[in-house]
Amino acid sequence: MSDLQDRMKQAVAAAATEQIKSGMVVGLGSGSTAALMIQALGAKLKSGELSDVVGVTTSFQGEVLAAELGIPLKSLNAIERIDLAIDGADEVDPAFQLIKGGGACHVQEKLVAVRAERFVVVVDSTKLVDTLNLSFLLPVEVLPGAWRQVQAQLAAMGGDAQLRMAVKKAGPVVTDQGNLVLDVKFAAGISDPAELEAAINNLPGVLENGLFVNITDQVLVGEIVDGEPRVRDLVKR
Ligand SMILES: O=C[C@H](O)[C@H](O)[C@H](O)COP(=O)(O)O
Repeated sequence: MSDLQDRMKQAVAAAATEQIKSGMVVGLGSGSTAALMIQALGAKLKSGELSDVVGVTTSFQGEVLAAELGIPLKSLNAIERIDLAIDGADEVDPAFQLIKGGGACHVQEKLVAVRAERFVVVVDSTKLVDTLNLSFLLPVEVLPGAWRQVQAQLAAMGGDAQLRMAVKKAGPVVTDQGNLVLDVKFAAGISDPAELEAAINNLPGVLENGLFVNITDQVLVGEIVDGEPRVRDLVKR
């Protein structure tokens, strides 16, 4: 990550953390931007600026980080509500539709996002796009025994799907749920995210895909203006 991108992420994570109030149940997203938000929350709880906040994590990554910072955690099954969820994204279009799952965490992230009273997305300006999937591949979590079948069915829908391979391990990326990930490219991009989200999730063997449609309430964008980080509250179109 470049220093500039890091500064944009820091700024937007700090701005989102301002929305967390004492007593809230907060969905804690995954990825590098959400991790900065979790760190900022941990610091506020440690200093006493916030109290009685309960976190609901969306990945093994978030669970380990929150535990290290002493943030009290509960599972989805143990809470009555989520007041606010804050998470990063890989692409954001003008209608606030998203691609997520670059870190293979989109299954738990979507569960938490749809449950939250308010879902706030934190991104740096490199994530804003006009059309989804022209530059970032769409992640689809599949049962290990079904990946070739789903790959063929996605091909029939016009998607080029490749099994995501691990970097420091021989073999595929295995998700927190023990499944595999197909990264899919539709040559013309995604023109109807709602239709595609439902069509992919309707394929047997698919657990969830990374399209987040009509879930997002607010997008905070970190950008650099005159050499300084600034946060923009994106206007939905
Ligand atoms: O699976 C990962 C998540 O969807 C992340 O929120 C997403 O990939 C963005 O991550 P980052 O903030 O590191 O770019």
